Amino acid sequence: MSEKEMHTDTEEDYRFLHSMLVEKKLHLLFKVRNVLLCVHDAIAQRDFDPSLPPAPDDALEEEDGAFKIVSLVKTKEPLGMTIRRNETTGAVVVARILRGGAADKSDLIHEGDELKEVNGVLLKNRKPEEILSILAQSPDSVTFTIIPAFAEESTSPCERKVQKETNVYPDRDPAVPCRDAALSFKRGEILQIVCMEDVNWWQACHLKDSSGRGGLIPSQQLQERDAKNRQRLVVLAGPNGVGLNELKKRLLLSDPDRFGVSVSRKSDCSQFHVHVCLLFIEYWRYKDHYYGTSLDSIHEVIAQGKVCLLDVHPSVSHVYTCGFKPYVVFVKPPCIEELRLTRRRAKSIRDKEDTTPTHIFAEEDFKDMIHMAEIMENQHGHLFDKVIVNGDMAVGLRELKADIERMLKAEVQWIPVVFWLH
Ligand SMILES: Nc1ncnc2c1ncn2[C@@H]1O[C@H](COP(=O)(O)OP(=O)(O)OP(=O)(O)O)[C@@H](O)[C@H]1O
Repeated sequence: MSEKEMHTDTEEDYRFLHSMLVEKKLHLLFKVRNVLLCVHDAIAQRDFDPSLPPAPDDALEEEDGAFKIVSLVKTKEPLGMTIRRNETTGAVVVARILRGGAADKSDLIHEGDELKEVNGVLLKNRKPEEILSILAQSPDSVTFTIIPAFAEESTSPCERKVQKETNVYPDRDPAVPCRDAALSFKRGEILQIVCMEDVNWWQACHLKDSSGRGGLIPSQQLQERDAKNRQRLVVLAGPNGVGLNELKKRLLLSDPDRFGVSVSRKSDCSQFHVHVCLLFIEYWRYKDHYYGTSLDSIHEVIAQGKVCLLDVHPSVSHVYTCGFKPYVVFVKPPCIEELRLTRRRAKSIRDKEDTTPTHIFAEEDFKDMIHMAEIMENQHGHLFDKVIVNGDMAVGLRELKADIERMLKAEVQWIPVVFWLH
């Protein structure tokens, strides 16, 4: 490039720069930029974290020893801890921290910590419901005054993936420490166990749940203990006329040493109402009398080492409320064509007092039976451990027997998911 050319280029550059610098638009741009920078600085100096209340300085007396104040901002997320009250001292203590919950994520509250105050309210001797209402009333944040438990080395969470052969509903278990903290799951669903520190209640989360929040599930040990109760009461449920009695009778005859049935009792209305909920697993009224299956009669059968068979029409849920954990088999009618074929000679007993079978099934009865079965499945399907179709009686009975055998033999255990272990 020649010297002249260079000179010309420089002049052109100069003219270009000059015209740009005197251009009004550029000045405007600079002004806008300055405004933006000012706004940025103003925002940067402000604190957008949710403001937490100042720590109370008269919170605790010195005699309470070391304490700490923890404020957690309330979100839609559950707090994720359960509490219990020491019946001797009245102290309210953190019973467990649910993995992945707000308390766990904060890493400021730990199992065994004593909760002295919530939002300045002393908790000693308060009932859990009162504490829950204090927590619910606190607006944006909850401030705990805590006496920390003796700090233990935190162990890394034991993580296993497991699945279960039957549906499990810990929230219906009367022994669960906190119903809201329980985790229900269905047969075959894979769970990740995140904490096995408690002997009775482990913590697990659904594998597909990305929140990683743990819930309570019964431990292997608890399951085994429950199983002893559970295996001894088999409930056959189904719509009227489907064949529950027939199946029960045939099971009993097939192995009287193994199976037993509870005896129904009859009593008049006045006596019956007194203890109906406490003493009877189910009852029905006919004319002026009540009939029911007493809990005692079930215990008697179980005490003989037998499996107690019980049939219920059409509701099932009540059998869960009386301390038993029954194995529930839903007996379903086959399709209407098969009902017509198989029930040609069948008669049903409609009169509980007159047990002579008199009524031959009509078309309407079949339709009612199928309709009622659908309703039952919709309402109580989640409670059924097994569903069998009672079309051909021999086939239905065989299936039922095999299933009860399998259930009795089944070792109650969590099944580790193989791919996880490798
Ligand atoms: N699979 C079947 N094939 C043919 N007949 C059947 C079958 N299952 C049941 N039955 C007959 O149907 C009638 C009604 O059965 P069962 O009494 O056992 O019904 P249930 O479910 O106990 O209802 P309910 O309490 O109303 O009597 C009986 O005569 C029984 O023998």
